[in-house]
Amino acid sequence: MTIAHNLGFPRIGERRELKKATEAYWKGDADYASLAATGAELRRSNWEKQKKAGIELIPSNDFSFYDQMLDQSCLVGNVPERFAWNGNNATIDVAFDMARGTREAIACEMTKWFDTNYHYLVPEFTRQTAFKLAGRKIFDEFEEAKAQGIITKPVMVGPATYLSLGKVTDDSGLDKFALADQLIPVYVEIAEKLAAAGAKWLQLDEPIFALDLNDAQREVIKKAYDALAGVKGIKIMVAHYFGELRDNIELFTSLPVAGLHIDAVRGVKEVETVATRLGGETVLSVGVVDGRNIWKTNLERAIGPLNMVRSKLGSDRLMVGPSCSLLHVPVTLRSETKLDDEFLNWLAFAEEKLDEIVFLAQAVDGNVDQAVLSTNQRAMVDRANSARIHDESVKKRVAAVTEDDYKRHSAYTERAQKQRGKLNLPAFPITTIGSFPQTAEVRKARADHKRGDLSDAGYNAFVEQQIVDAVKMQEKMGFDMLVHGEFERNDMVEYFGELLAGYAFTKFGWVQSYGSRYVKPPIIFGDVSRPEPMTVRWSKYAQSLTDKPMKGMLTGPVTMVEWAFVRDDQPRSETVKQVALAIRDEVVDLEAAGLAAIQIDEAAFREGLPLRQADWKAYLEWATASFRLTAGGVADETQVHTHMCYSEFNDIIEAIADMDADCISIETSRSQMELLDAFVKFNYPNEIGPGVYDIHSPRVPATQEMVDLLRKATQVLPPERIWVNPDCGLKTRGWAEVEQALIHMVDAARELRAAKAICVG
Ligand SMILES: Nc1nc2c(c(=O)[nH]1)N[C@@H](CNc1ccc(C(=O)N[C@@H](CCC(=O)N[C@@H](CCC(=O)N[C@@H](CCC(=O)O)C(=O)O)C(=O)O)C(=O)O)cc1)CN2
Ligand code: MET
Ligand SMILES: [Zn+2]
Repeated sequence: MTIAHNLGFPRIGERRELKKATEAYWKGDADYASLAATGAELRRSNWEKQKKAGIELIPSNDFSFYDQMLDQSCLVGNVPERFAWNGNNATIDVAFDMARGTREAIACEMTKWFDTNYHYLVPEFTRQTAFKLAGRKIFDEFEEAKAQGIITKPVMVGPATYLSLGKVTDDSGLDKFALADQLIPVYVEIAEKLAAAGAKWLQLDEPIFALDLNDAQREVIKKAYDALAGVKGIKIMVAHYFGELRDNIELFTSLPVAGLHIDAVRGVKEVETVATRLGGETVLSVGVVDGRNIWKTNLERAIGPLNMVRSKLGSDRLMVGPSCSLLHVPVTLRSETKLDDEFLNWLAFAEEKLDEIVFLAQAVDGNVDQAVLSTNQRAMVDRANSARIHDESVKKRVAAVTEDDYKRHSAYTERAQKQRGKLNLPAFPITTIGSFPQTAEVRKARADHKRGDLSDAGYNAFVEQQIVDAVKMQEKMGFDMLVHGEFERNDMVEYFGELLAGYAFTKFGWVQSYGSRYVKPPIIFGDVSRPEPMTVRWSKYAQSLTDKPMKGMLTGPVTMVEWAFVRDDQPRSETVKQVALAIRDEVVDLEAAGLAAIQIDEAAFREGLPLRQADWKAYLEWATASFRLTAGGVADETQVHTHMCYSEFNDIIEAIADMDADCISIETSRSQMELLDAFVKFNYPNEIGPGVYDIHSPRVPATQEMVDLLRKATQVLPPERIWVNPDCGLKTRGWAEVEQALIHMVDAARELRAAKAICVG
């Protein structure tokens, strides 16, 4: 019998119960018992949903109060020294300290999980690192499910992925892969304990199979699974997802384990090769239901590869699953009462995907539910032919784009001169990245407005008052280029998604981004255009309040697409081009409304980079082109900014230069300006605002720290091209810290100006 299998289920709850519980616990409004009870209820309900749907192999330990990588660090006792852990049981409080930092210890770094908008906490390794079994969560949750009558399949991040995604934080020159010899025995111990507890399967996630692997990584993989395969009484499944296996296919299929999972959405071409290569008794879990998108599976098409695998391996060696954990899609469509039936009929969230998996597992064994199949076929046809998807005027406009549309009139040096004349900025101009704190008051006003308890006029007046206050504050502090504060936006992507044609938005379609921070990715279902201006009224109003230049604030095309659920019926590059034209309209309108500077955020530019180097060039070409298309419609005098808030520019620095923004602000404070290396090495030609204030922490940096950072920057970059700004927007922070930190930032800029004046004088 083919098994209906799942890799992971969203942990946040249908109504963001997890967010509410964790934030209440952090604030001290709820005790541990209450937090634990919410966690237990979420797990119970998730297991029950899966069982009811007919999933036969149900995961456990896919739940987390914060992040699964962080949980893994706790499980193997890898808690950095600065957290003063007692060395016994790494509890949830230890995990929260690592995630959020304490008064004494800065938080662990957070970074993107492969090419998703999910962030994990980066494991830290030093000469002192010693692993040991230190967590109980995976065992407790297994017992919990058992008490509920379900023998689950515990899931954890595999040892090779764990080591690969961590980083060495001391200067010992340690080879992190050499830690495998210490780490693998802990994994073996965990597997043995789970076997003793009665677990039949253990899933180890190794998405690094989607990357270019080096020899050290291959060695770790071999060693780890040789050891783990030897554990008696439990079957090991290695799960690969997020891409094709390519040159890793041989290593993957030769692992001596009982089961393998493959991503049969992104890796559909490889299913046959994998199945052909599998020897002996190995079970293959075929992930045909897309865990990264929200479209209904084309069931008829999905049966094809399943039948093929069945014919090769037999149904006893076949499982059907999602391509990856369902963590990356919203929980359920049942709550989406606002969406119309036609559109609803195209979608499947996590719960609905469970039904698809079960249908397919039965279908491949010959039990085809004809009614389900024909409803599904009709949905596919309806969507493909829907008038809502196709907009001839958009298609025509895209086809008519010319080479010139991708270009500013003049080169940067000429533009810079004109902009200097117009903007008249001092040395080391001071600005921010866009958003100011999204206070409870701001969120409440928006919620009241949405609910209809606050009129349009009332809401607009409220937002205007926020802008007035923000402008006054920036003027008082001495900023040189102001922002309006983004108070009207729920999110930098969702806000635009609500205003663009071709995008739809959900009411409860939340997906975890990191910890208790979630996003509601809009859904791009059709050709995209901009029916009317989206930000002009707010930016124009803000500019009317001050003589200082106001920076218009937009989200760029790559980020608009990367952080949305995107249509799967045309290439991503085509969708991005449509979005670029829509945002270009807004850029042009902002200029016409008197905005002398416009920032186009491309926060997801790096994350959109394909996982395999061989695919980079093609991506970087269309991604940079889309930015130039967005920005290409304005005069030389209009200053175009962009912003990217992550590290690792080395790989893409030339592409960033190709974007030809007049100024780019980047995240650099945590890495002590290390990131600038790339800009220096490549001789980045335009202006740069290296972030001097780490906005991811509530900590207020001292003036001197920021002076030091700026001095570092002046040592490697021409001072006349340096801006002073924070790492990113300030929406997640509170006003008290922000005001303090910004005062320090302005003082720091002034100190540098004074030093420069002395030099020049
Ligand atoms: N899309 C996206 N991805 C991103 C980022 C980003 O800014 N956007 N930044 C990076 C880091 N990731 C982040 C992800 C989320 C948040 C964030 O702040 N999320 C908010 C939700 C933002 C939002 O949509 N807010 C809505 C809904 C707010 C809300 O919860 N309202 C209350 C009602 C409030 C009341 O009645 O008083 C409710 O519905 O219960 C709004 O402001 O309108 C959160 O989880 O708290 C920050 C950073 C990378 N990826
Ligand atoms: C995640 S990048 C954020 C950029 C946006 N303009 C902001 O300041 O919030
Ligand atoms: Zn940012």
